[in-house]
Amino acid sequence: MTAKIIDGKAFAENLRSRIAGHVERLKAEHGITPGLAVVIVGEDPASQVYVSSKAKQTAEVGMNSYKHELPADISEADLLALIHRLNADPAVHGILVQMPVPRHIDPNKVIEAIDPAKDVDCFTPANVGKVQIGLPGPVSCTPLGCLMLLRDELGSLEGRHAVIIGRSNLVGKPMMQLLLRDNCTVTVAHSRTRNLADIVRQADIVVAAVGRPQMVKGDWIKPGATVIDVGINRVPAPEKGEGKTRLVGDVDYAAAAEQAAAITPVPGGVGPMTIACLLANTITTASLINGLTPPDDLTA
Ligand SMILES: NC(=O)C1=CN([C@@H]2O[C@H](COP(=O)(O)OP(=O)(O)OC[C@H]3O[C@@H](n4cnc5c(N)ncnc54)[C@H](OP(=O)(O)O)[C@@H]3O)[C@@H](O)[C@H]2O)C=CC1
Ligand SMILES: Nc1nc(=O)c2c([nH]1)NC[C@@H]1CN(c3ccc(C(=O)N[C@@H](CCC(=O)O)C(=O)O)cc3)C=[N+]21
Repeated sequence: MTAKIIDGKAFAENLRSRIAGHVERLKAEHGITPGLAVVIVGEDPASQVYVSSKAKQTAEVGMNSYKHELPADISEADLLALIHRLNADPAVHGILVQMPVPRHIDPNKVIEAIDPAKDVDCFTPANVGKVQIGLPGPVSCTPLGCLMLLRDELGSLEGRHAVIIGRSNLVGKPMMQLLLRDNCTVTVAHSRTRNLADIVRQADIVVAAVGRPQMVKGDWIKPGATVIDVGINRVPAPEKGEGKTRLVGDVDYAAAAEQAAAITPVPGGVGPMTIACLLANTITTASLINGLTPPDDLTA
């Protein structure tokens, strides 16, 4: 079997055009222009690229984009003070602080400072809890993007065995909650899991979120499974020239595509969905802040 390639880039474009429609409606019917503030501390080049593409896409869907670039040596107190100003600013409906932050800043303090009503990453305890019990609010961007791709590919997820590899607060754990809500039987594997290959072989759905290049082998994939590769790993690519690199996922894509029914590529799979879901969450928070029901096509 050669797998269908799940085109996350195209799906994200379509999602953004629906988001643009919701922005139009919020402006026309309610006089609200959703605004997203992105805060970046320091000059990590990968983060810079990522933050610029967020800002560009935010503007393209008609939202206001506020970018705060702070020096790497900014004090924790000054960063928290900026977050408090953004919490109080009525033009800002979403606040994202690009992670990781420099070592002298405690990420937990940063997360706790963000008003949950504006927490478009879904990092705050209040929003993590809402996802768990199924209340409306923002949903972790990467897991939401994966869920949208899976529903589009498979229709109902009910009764399917999903194996998630990775248990981070950012990806693995919220993915577990969302798949459970969609009535999957969920297994969460991690670095202490024994017989990982045998567990993955039982999966109808594999979500790989580890951060280890091409760790998931082709012969771990049950024929006909759906594979979602969250990993983004930059590896040397001498074939492109000296010192060049390329992006690969956590799955050995070529071999897995021989087994799977459908698979996401890297790049062009989950990554673009993450950014589109950030914009979707900004519509959700802008709606809830203004006492409106968020559109149900943008959430879990
Ligand atoms: N596409 C996108 O939009 C995004 C992509 N990413 C990418 O996804 C990947 C995962 O990110 P993130 O969740 O933040 O990573 P973390 O490093 O926070 O978590 C990695 C998880 O993988 C587990 N793990 C590590 N080694 C193994 C192993 N040998 N076998 C099984 N499990 C293992 C860890 O287990 P343990 O808990 O036991 O340590 C941990 O739970 C990265 O490549 C990251 O770049 C992340 C966010 C967004
Ligand atoms: N507060 C916070 N929220 C995040 O959501 C967050 C974060 N911090 N820190 C970093 C990680 C990583 N992440 C990515 C999102 C999109 C792509 C993406 O669009 N990738 C493209 C390729 C981009 C390229 O070519 O480099 C793709 O997969 O096609 C990548 C990585 C969000 N993160």
